[in-house]
Amino acid sequence: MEAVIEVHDLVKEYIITKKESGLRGSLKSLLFPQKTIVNGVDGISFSIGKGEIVGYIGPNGAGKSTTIKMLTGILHPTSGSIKVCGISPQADRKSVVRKLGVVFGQRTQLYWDLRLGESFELLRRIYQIDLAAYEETLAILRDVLKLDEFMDTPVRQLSLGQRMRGDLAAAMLHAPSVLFLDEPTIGLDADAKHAIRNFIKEINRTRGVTVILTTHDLDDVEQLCNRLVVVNHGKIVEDGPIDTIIHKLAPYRLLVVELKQPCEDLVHPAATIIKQDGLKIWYQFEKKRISAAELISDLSQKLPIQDLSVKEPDIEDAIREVYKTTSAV
Ligand SMILES: Nc1ncnc2c1ncn2[C@@H]1O[C@H](COP(=O)(O)OP(=O)(O)OP(=O)(O)O)[C@@H](O)[C@H]1O
Repeated sequence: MEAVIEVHDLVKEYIITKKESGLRGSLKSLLFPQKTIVNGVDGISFSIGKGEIVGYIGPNGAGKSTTIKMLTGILHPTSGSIKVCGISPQADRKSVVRKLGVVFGQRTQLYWDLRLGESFELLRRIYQIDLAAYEETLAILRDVLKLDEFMDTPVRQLSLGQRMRGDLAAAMLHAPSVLFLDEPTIGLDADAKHAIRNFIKEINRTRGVTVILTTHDLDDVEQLCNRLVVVNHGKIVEDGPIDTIIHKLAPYRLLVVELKQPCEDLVHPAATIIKQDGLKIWYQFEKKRISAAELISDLSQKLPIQDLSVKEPDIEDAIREVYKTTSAV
């Protein structure tokens, strides 16, 4: 498979000055600064092929943003090498930026005071995108992301889901071959998440866009990624097919059931009751053994159920739990 991203032994050290508290401490820090080194990324190597959708995941402070910033040329590595579409982002950031689309879930590259369509037009001019190519791409994006109903709405008036659809379109206007997505579904409702995930699958299938995604949402990972790269303390701790890694990190789900009245026989052969509080029961089950739908159907045949909910494990907690022993450097 043709490699689109190649990273070899990448290291990023941050040098931070220790600050002491109080006036005396501040003065001491000023006169005799004590520097310490934090390894944001600590010797990472991977290769990503054309058309892969890779989840780049890890707990807070694992080194995800630092890696993405180096891949996009925002940060310079302390050592190691990076090639994006055969180009070094540090040596030729301009060329790399043309190959990349970047979306940060918490930020926007749209212009608050402009209508969405005007924002796109401005980006076209900034990135000097050929008009015919821009119009062709925009027509596809309008259709797939269903942008028409709010193309004339000022960006500041868009809902979070609409804005995210706008941001994804903005990142794709120059037809990049690689898309970096940082928490693309954060804070969105189920419909908006569905629309965004469909879009990612669609551009990957039809345009062969390579996608690198950071997320804490297990559903994003399960529905989108073929491969997971898991980082912790600046190092890669897993790199492989999604099924294997998810099963290792997060094998269990929880079904929380609330009964209308007390019942004798609560047991199910494929689930374990891990907690009970009055009429509320917590069933832990392995997704590989039984699906949530099957478990719900079985239980509702014998129990008077008032309410229920399925709880997905938080992927970052799962990583932290599994790699508790990996020491920070
Ligand atoms: N500008 C900086 N100066 C000093 N240390 C930094 C800086 N940026 C990041 N770090 C440190 O580098 C490590 C990796 O941080 P990074 O932001 O890459 O993690 P992350 O996996 O993206 O975390 P999050 O999920 O919270 O965004 C952390 O220990 C962090 O404190």
